[in-house]
Amino acid sequence: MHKKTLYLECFSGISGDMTVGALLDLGADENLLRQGLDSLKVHGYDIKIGRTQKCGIDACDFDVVLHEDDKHTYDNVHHHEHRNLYDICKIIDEGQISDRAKDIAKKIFNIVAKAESKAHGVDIEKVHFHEVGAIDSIVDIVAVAICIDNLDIDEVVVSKIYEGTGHVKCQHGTIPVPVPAVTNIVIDNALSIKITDNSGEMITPTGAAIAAALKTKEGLPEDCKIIKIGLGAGKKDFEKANILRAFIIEEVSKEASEDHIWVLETNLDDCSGENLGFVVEKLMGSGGKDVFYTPIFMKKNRPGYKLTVLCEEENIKSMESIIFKNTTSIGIRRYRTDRTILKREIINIDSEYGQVRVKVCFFEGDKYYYPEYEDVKSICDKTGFSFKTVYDRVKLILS
Ligand SMILES: O=C([S-])c1cc(C(=O)S)c[n+]([C@@H]2O[C@H](COP(=O)(O)O)[C@@H](O)[C@H]2O)c1
Ligand code: NI
Repeated sequence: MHKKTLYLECFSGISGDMTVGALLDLGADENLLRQGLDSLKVHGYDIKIGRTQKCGIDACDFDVVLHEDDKHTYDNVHHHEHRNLYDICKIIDEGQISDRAKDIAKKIFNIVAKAESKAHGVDIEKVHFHEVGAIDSIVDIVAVAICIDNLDIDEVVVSKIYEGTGHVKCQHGTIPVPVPAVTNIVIDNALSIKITDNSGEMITPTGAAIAAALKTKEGLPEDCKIIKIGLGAGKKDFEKANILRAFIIEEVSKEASEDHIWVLETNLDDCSGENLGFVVEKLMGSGGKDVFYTPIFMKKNRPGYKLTVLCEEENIKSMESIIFKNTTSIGIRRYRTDRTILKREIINIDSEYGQVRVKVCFFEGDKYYYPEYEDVKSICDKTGFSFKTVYDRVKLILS
C-alpha cells in the first residue's frame, strides 16, 4: 500500500496559520478541527476560516481572532499570565483530540520551547509563552496536529524554506531576520533555508517548528504524481504570493527498467567436470551475477562447454582473472548487452513452518511471488516435507 505523503512547498516561508489553511484546503475536516480546538482549556478567541486572494491566487485563510476584551486584558502588563511548556502540554493532554494529534502538538511545542530557551538563555522549563502569543500558537499548533492526523499523513517532505531579510518588531524589540528562535530551529533540525532579498520575516518560529516536527523524509521521490493540492494564505503581502502550497503526492513506481549487463564467454574442450564445477563456485562467490555452461560441439568434433558469466563492468577484470587462472581458457569474448528488469522486493511471510522470504516482482499492475529457494530448502531439511509441498504452501498463503 502507498504511504500518504505530504509535500510542503515553502517558497514563501511558513507560519502556523499558513499551514492550517493549506491542510484545510487539502480537505482536513473543519468540524473536527473546531470540535478539537473547542475542547481545549483555551478561551478568548474565535476561528475564522475563509478564502482570500494572494497576488490573484485563491487560498484558504485561517485566522485566530482574539476577543477585544481579552486583547485589552493581555495588553495590560499587570494582567500578563504566563504559561510554560508543562502548562501547555497539560492543556494539550486534557483536550479531546486523538493521541497522535497530541503527540504531534507536543513535539512542535517542545521544538519552539527549546529554541526560545537557547535564544534567551533560560532553562526550557522557564520559557514562558506570553498569553496573547500563546493563544495564537496553541491554536495554530494544535490545529496543524489535528489536520495532519485527520488527513492520515504518513510521511512529510519539506522543501527548502525561503526567508526574507531585514528586521522585525516583536515584544523583545527589533530583532534580525531570520529571528533567533527560527535560526535555532533550523540548526537543531537540519532544515534547509534560502535567504532571499525579500524585506521582512517569512518564517515564523511556529512555522519552523511545524516544519521540523512534521518532516520525516529528505527530498521528493525521483518520479511522483500530485494527487491533491491545498493553498494556505499568509497574512503578509510580498511581491511574490505569500502562500504555502501543500501537496499530497504519490511515488510513481517504475515496474520495469532498462539496464545493461556484461556477458563474458569462453569455449572449453579440455577441462574436467570437477574443474568446471569449481570455477562456477569461484565466479559466483566473487561478484558474478549468473554463471552457466552450455554444451557445444567444437572444432575437430570435440564435445565441450561454453562458460557464460553475467557481471557488472567493475567485475570484468576479476572474472577474467578467475577464468584464466582456473580453466584451460586462453581467450574470453565479452560484450555489453541491454536488458529489461522488473522491479522486485523481498518480503517476509509467516508460515506454519516459520518465516520465509519471498521475492515479489511487479509487472503491469500484477505481482508475482517467488519463495526464496534457500528458505524453502531449510524448512524441507528441518521438517522432512518435500520441496513442492513447502513451496506450494507458501504460495497459497500469498494468494
Ligand atoms: O514571543 C517571543 S519570545 C518571540 C521570540 C522570537 C524569537 O525569535 S526569540 C520571535 N518572536 C516573533 O513573534 C512573532 C510571532 O511568532 P509566532 O511563531 O508565534 O507566530 C514573529 O514575528 C516572531 O519572529 C516572538
Ligand atoms: Ni523569543
